Amino acid sequence: MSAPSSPADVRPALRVAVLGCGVVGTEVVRLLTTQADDLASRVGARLELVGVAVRDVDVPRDPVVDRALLTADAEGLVEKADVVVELMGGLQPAKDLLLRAIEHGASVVTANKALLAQDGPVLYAAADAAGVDLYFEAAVAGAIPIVRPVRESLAGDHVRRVLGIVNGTTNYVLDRMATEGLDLEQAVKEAQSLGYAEADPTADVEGYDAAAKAAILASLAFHTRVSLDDVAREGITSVTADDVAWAERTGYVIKLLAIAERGETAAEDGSTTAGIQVRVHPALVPAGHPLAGVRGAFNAVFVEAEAAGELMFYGRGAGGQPTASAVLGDVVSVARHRVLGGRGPVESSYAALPVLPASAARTRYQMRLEVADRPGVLAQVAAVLAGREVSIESVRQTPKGEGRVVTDVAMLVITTHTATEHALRSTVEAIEALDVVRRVVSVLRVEGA
Ligand SMILES: NC(=O)c1ccc[n+]([C@@H]2O[C@H](COP(=O)([O-])OP(=O)(O)OC[C@H]3O[C@@H](n4cnc5c(N)ncnc54)[C@H](O)[C@@H]3O)[C@@H](O)[C@H]2O)c1
Ligand SMILES: N[C@@H](CCO)C(=O)O
Ligand code: NA
Repeated sequence: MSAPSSPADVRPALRVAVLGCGVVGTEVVRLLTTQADDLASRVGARLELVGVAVRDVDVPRDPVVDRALLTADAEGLVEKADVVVELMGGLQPAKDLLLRAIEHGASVVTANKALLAQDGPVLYAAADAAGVDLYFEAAVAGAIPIVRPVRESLAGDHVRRVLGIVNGTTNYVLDRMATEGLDLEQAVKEAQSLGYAEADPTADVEGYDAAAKAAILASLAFHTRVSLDDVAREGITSVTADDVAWAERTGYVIKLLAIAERGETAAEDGSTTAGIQVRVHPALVPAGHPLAGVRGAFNAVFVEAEAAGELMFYGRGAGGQPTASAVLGDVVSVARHRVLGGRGPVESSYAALPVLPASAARTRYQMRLEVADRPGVLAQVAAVLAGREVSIESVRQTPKGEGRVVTDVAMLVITTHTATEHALRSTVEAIEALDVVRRVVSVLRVEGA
């Protein structure tokens, strides 16, 4: 009789259940199957895939998925696993299945940011009560290690700001609009066919997906419960081909950014409240800024912390294989804990900072106005800005039909210094009311300068 060659051969195998066999689920099954020996050595026990929950067992699938493992009984499956990996997405039945898994003593791994941003505290509490792990690296920025760095590596520091591109679909769409002149709909279709988009891509284009990720990152960075409803959110549906072209002409690139930062609001009596601000919106980023160079479905996240200074995380933010990499990293971590004892981090929300209103955010702005092309117009517009203490950084004026027919209408592009959203809104209203202004074509924030 030969001696066992490694501890993985003598320890009982850990039973792994996968819920959902779509873009990510299929790639997770592939890695669990093809990397089985390496994973066993890294964990110290074999990972035995005991079932894959699907809606319909008869649908044709990638041959890497053993048909004998398919089941439509997700509830039954979670009861017989040590590790449950949820990749079906959506709020329900994902939430109840994860809670059931936890109740039965399983550690859980999920890529479901929508669920975490809505019901994270419920899942954390259940996992804590059961003494199991809740891991979710794939839920934010796909393959990029960002949850673990913020949750663990920076746990000794004081994070000031997290800023980045966290939605691959919208970055892909904006990139294709800028480089190929595609319209939004065409570019979204491409993102869907490449496996980047959510089951309903509205979640991507309307900014809900990025907002959920911003909420998760803000919760971890600021030790405060932040839910999707706390995030000021704007998607990319109002970004036009014209905006994209003007951005390029003025030295910028349009990106959908997620920003979570410390800030304060001042009350009328002069007292201030410290808190955090979390927002997702399209913004102009200077063409030379590292975020401007983030192409296709790639993501990038900057973290500014007091002692660490600036950190940058970059990589593939969407797609089956990259996301599966992050999922497997979590599976190995939670499986190791089951072999060696111990647990990963629990919820940290002790700071309980207030979430400040969006109107308190301070940024620079670029506004594009169609104005009458005659003397004195700029002076009138400038007076409105000055009256509201919004200071001008630069002005550019071009005939509207630049390169084509010259009309009596000019385009005025004004970039401001930092102003509050509140001051900006009142400025735009006053500018719109000027006789010489035909229309305010667009107002975009400028970030990263
Ligand atoms: N695709 C990506 O790039 C990516 C990246 C990071 C995170 N995620 C997240 O990963 C999860 C899965 O995403 P995806 O892109 O693989 O989606 P998908 O739509 O390709 O796959 C989900 C699968 O789950 C199945 N499913 C849904 N409800 C089910 C149920 N009740 N029982 C059994 N099966 C069910 C669906 O039929 C589908 O096959 C989502 O939470 C998503 O937000 C996806
Ligand atoms: N739909 C998401 C998947 C990654 O979470 C995106 O495009 O970024
Ligand atoms: Na990640």
